[in-house]
This record gives sequence, C-alpha cells and structure tokens, in this order.
Amino acid sequence: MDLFADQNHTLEAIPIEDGELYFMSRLPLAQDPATVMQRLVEETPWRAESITLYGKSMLQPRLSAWHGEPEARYTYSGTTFEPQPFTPLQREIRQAVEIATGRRFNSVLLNYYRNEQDSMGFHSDDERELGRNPAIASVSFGEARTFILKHKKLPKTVKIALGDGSLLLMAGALQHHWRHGINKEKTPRGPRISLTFRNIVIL
Ligand SMILES: O=C(O)CCC(=O)C(=O)O
Ligand SMILES: [Fe+2]
Repeated sequence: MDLFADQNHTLEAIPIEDGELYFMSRLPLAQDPATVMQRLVEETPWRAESITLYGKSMLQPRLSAWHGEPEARYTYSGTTFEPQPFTPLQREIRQAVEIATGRRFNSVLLNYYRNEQDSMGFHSDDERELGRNPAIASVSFGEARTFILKHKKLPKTVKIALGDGSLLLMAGALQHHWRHGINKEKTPRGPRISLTFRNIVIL
C-alpha cells in the first residue's frame, strides 16, 4: 500500500509571513488537465482588454474573461460590470476548488498567456469588493509559469512554479503586504491558462 499515493492532492501550507499561502500540485478533476486546457481555450469568450499606462492606451499582454453568478457584479469609475454566466466546465472546476479549499467563490477571472511574451504586472488583489482579507484560488493549466510574490516593505521574494493542474490559494492578510505577478520569459513557452476564483461581496 502506498501511503503517499495521494500526496499531490493535499493542500499544503507554504510558510510565508504576513499572509497565508497554500499549494496543491494537482487539483482532483474528472478530466485530465490537457483536456480541460483544450476545452478552456475553445469554450471561453476570450477578450483582449486595454489598459492605460502613462496616459497611453494599449492592449494587456494576455487575454482574459470574467464569469460568475449574477450577484458578482461590481462598479468601477461609475460603470457597473456584469460577469458572463459560469460555463458547466467552470462550475466543475469551482466545485473542486471549493472542496479543496473549504472556501466559497462566486466569480472567476480567467487569464490566457498565449506564449512567453504574455505576462501579468505586479499587483495586489485588494479591491474593496473582494472584502478585507480575500481568499483567491488560482488553478493553472498548460505550460508552467513562475508566480512571483514580492513583499511591499521587506526585501523578500517568493517564487512558485505553477504547473499543469495545480491550485494556489492566497488568503489572510497576504494582499495587504505582498504584490504578485508573472514575468515574460526569454525562452519559448507554450500557452497557459489560469482561473482565479474570487468571492465578490455586495458593498
Ligand atoms: O495567472 C496567474 O496565476 C496570476 C493571475 C492573477 O494574479 C490575477 O488574475 O489577479
Ligand atoms: Fe492577482
């Protein structure tokens, strides 16, 4: 009997100060990660969103989509944004994430990193509609990319390789004290998709 057969299905705490971080190398799902990846590529209404940097409008270096329950709307600069409804596959993944983490989520922001040129700038997920100490669970498919956390005040950096089918949970005070992001890579990378589950509270 292999006592450690399900070792990669346990949510392990990653020691970190000023916040909570947990990792599971393989979230249990009914389909294998390659099938899920393929379906996410095909079934998601991907959008190229623009951002304004130094007064110039440009496209974000990745594609994205936002899905959730109808109540997970939020208002930003006077405009109310409504999520697209969850797809059946997204509901399946959400259920697995809720079982693995013991937390509830009503929306998901999906990111599609097409190749090594795509990235995510450093930020904290600290919007008011996420509540005071938000739990954010991200599930990764496809090529592994390095998730980097940088402490806002201390000279500390934490790097985690987010591989195919893995789950990362950020919780506690983490968003108050750390920024996170994903850098471009210098060598070729295949596509990666992350689903970042959040719980949007009515303000
Ligand atoms: O793709 C990732 O793992 C990071 C995504 C992220 O930080 C976000 O969507 O806020
Ligand atoms: Fe984030």
